[in-house]
Amino acid sequence: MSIKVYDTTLRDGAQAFGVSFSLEDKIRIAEALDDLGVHYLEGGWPGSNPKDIAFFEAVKGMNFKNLKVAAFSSTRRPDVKIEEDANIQTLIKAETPVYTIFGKSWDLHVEKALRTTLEENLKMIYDTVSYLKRFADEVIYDAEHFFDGYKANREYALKTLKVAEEAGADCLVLADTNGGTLPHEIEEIIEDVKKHVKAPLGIHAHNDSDVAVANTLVAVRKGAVHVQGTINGLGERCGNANLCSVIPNLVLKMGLEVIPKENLKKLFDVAHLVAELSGRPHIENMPYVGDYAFAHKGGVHVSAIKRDPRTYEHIDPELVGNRRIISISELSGKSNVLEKIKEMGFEIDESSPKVREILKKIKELEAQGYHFEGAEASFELLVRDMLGKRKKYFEFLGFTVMTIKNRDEESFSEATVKVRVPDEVAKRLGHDEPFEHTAAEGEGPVEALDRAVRKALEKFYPSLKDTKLTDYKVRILNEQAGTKATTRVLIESSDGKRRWGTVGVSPNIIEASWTALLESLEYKLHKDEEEMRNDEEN
Ligand SMILES: CC(=O)SCCNC(=O)CCNC(=O)[C@H](O)C(C)(C)COP(=O)(O)OP(=O)(O)OC[C@H]1O[C@@H](n2cnc3c(N)ncnc32)[C@H](O)[C@@H]1OP(=O)(O)O
Ligand SMILES: CC(=O)C(=O)O
Repeated sequence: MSIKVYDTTLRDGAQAFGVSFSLEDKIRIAEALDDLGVHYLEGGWPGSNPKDIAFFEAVKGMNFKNLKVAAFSSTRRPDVKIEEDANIQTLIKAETPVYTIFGKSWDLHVEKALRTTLEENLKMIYDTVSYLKRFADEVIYDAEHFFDGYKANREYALKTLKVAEEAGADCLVLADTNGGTLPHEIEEIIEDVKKHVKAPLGIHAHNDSDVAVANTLVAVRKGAVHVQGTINGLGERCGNANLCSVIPNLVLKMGLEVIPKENLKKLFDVAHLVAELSGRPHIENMPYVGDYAFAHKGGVHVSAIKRDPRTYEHIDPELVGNRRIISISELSGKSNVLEKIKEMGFEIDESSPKVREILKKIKELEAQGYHFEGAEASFELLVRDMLGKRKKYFEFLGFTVMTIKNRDEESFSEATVKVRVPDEVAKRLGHDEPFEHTAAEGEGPVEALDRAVRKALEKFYPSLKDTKLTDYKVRILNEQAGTKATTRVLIESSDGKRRWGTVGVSPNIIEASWTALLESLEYKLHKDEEEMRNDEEN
């Protein structure tokens, strides 16, 4: 059985709180969805705003490989001739091959929201679908609140579908608009609907009861051949059915013909693109496409995964373009350590006592407040240390830092730093002394220290100029100790090519930050040398 995917990220997804796609964003998302193999793209509601009109203008000249563009609207207004309905006339100007119309199924909505009669609503549905059939290849009818309408007045809800079918709708999409329906109700209601209409059925589920994906899948099991949803489940209130789950479930679990199986590999990137453009952080534990959807932390899990990934993975992450992550923490076993050492490119015998020693050290440090997830660079330095592979690029001799505040002026900080590098490094660069003693200012003490230490070390290691501190997080670990509490500082750095995290722990926030800063720079120097060696070898 073949299932058509109808994406409404650009219309219903844009109804998510805080989301506003630009025209350029919409076009980029359309291209990505076309590449993914989605069949329909609902680009917006032309009667709503000029940006949506501009989108339909912009895509007129575009040749999509897979998707058909759909423009969305309501049925005509009550007691208005269709030729005089502004919304419908604007819709026609979009000149899309598909029009999607939502109409009322629930008597409550007809009477309270539309403030018209049940009879007039049926005429609105009939007039709109039959009229639009003259202008488009396909007219899709979205039966808004169908399940609530069915529960309130079954006869009437079914009648609205029959009218849309008689008017020529190519697909009748049953919408769980308020997202309050449960999977068993969807099944029972669709079973009944099939006895009354012959047109292909679709499903449009909202996630207010956290079952939008489940509702979509049961609808397909009951015969729906058209599934609507959004990337990352974006949408008003709690969102829509998440196509990043719906699609792989249909393809990989239910074995249905949906999009080509090899295209699933693009799903991870599409999900990240939409997250980026929507300005909403990508949810890390989102099924299939979350960064941590295949992240293994518990030692028992990692041990088993190494023996056979099927033990703790429901699918091969690469099928959806994702990847496996093994983390390091106090919950690790030797398998996590071995796996990470391998990832770092070090050779180690599986039975080496070093593995247990490293594991013990991690557990001790995490008990003191260290946290190596997110600080993989600090973990690598620890491993290097214990394997005798940590190079001493510099030696820290001392620092001072003070914060100055005069009257009403903004405060600022000053730091001085003393470092020493190996003699041969200084000589190679033509410096008489292997020492450097520098000072710098910053808005706060950590910025002043960061600037001062960089200034000191850049003299000997110019590549450090590329390194930037991109994130700085502080966590107080034992608040009850008041101002003596232990502080954990996590720093994220980047050199434009890579990102890495380091951690420092101390009752003194400056010292914790200092440790994390120094490790960040040291890690960068290790990576630069490794890269140079690889380049020479290749
Ligand atoms: C379930 C869904 O997701 S439906 C899509 C919801 N999305 C949106 O609303 C986003 C885009 N909306 C908009 O830009 C605006 O609401 C517009 C342009 C559509 C309408 O704006 P306005 O004319 O100012 O009306 P307003 O938004 O206050 O009220 C909605 C109107 O639509 C009417 N309406 C609602 N559903 C339907 C329908 N299926 N058929 C016809 N009219 C409808 C309401 O009766 C109301 O009209 P009235 O005030 O004349 O009675
Ligand atoms: C059509 C639509 O968006 C809904 O009923 O939720």
